[in-house]
Amino acid sequence: MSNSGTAELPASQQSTWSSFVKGLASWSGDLSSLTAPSFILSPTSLTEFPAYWCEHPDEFAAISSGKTPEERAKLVLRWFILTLKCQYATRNEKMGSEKKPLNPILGETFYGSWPDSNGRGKTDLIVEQASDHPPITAYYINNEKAGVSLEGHSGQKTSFSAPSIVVKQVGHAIITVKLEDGNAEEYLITLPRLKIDGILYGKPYIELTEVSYIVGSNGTSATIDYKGKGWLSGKAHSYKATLTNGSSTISQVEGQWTGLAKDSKGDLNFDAQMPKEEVNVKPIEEQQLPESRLVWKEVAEGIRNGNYDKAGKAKSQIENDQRAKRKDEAAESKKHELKHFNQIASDESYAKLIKQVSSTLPPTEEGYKLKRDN
Ligand SMILES: CC(C)CCC[C@@H](C)[C@H]1CC[C@H]2[C@@H]3CC=C4C[C@@H](O)CC[C@]4(C)[C@H]3CC[C@]12C
Repeated sequence: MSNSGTAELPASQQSTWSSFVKGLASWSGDLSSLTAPSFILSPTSLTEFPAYWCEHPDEFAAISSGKTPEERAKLVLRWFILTLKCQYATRNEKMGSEKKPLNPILGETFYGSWPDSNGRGKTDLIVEQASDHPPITAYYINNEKAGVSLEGHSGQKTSFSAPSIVVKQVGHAIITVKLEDGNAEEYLITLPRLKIDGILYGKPYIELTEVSYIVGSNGTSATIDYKGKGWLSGKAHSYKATLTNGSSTISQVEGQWTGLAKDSKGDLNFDAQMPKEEVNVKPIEEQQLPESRLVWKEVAEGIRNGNYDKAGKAKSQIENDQRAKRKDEAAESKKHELKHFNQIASDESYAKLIKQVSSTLPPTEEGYKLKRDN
């Protein structure tokens, strides 16, 4: 590739980026093991990413206010679509492009919360890196007062298919909604496939492709069809979502997950540009290892200040420590114990719910099954 493709980058970065892109074409396997140019590194670890599920805590809490299964399914769909911009467009807004996050160490934790305002209840977030090879991040978000919680885990399988990086998400999330009558509803959320576009230009950004599902134990299911530069509009980040209750269509929402959503029946109209609330995290001074921001403090400082030498040294130190730990554990035939989650043999909620959509789709490939410690 010639440097002309990288015109959006400063001259000093163009040739570095070009050789990185050339390398991508011949690389196969885990993206985390790929050495990326320092200017594309993010100071944030992947253990912080589950917070994106709840940057609209009002919407999350509101799910339990729905009076009927259909109303609640609509609220879940609305909340889910609003999470997409947070999950997949935040880094571009903050840092100008998608960046390569820090690869969490085994057992790394991230804790956060959103305050109780307007009586919605406090929302708590617990994240733990459940595996490092392959990288799997487990999370639990709970609003006790509203009776709404989300539990899930997330991993990625990546490949390069010129000119994009293709990211298949492994894992799923399940929302549990406590109902007034004492029963509970569950909604299985499958994760969309990602394409990282803009690589050639040095301005990576995420586009979503194919479909994802939200399957309710109450018989509702939503199919979200991601079209990239979509149908009529030709606008990026387009999708169309169809919600049914098994026999008939309840809602059909169309729009851009970064902007307006329009429902043909008129009751699911909203704007993903609405203000969001970032997670509250206690100051680093009060954190203890292996809390994420403390683990990565030096590395993040190096990246933020452009001191890549400092960042690189600090990162190597962490990686060496990790290797030594794993070696010691192996020597003592001990396995690393997770703090908040357990590996389980079968995930019954997942197995039951995925069947409702699996006649058209093979169950999501699951390498890992986790359950929160009670
Ligand atoms: C930018 C280029 C050069 C490097 C690519 C880095 C890769 C590893 C990054 C870029 C975008 C990232 C994804 C961005 C958003 C999410 C949503 C979150 O809920 C789970 C992690 C996940 C799915 C990230 C996984 C890692 C990811 C795929």
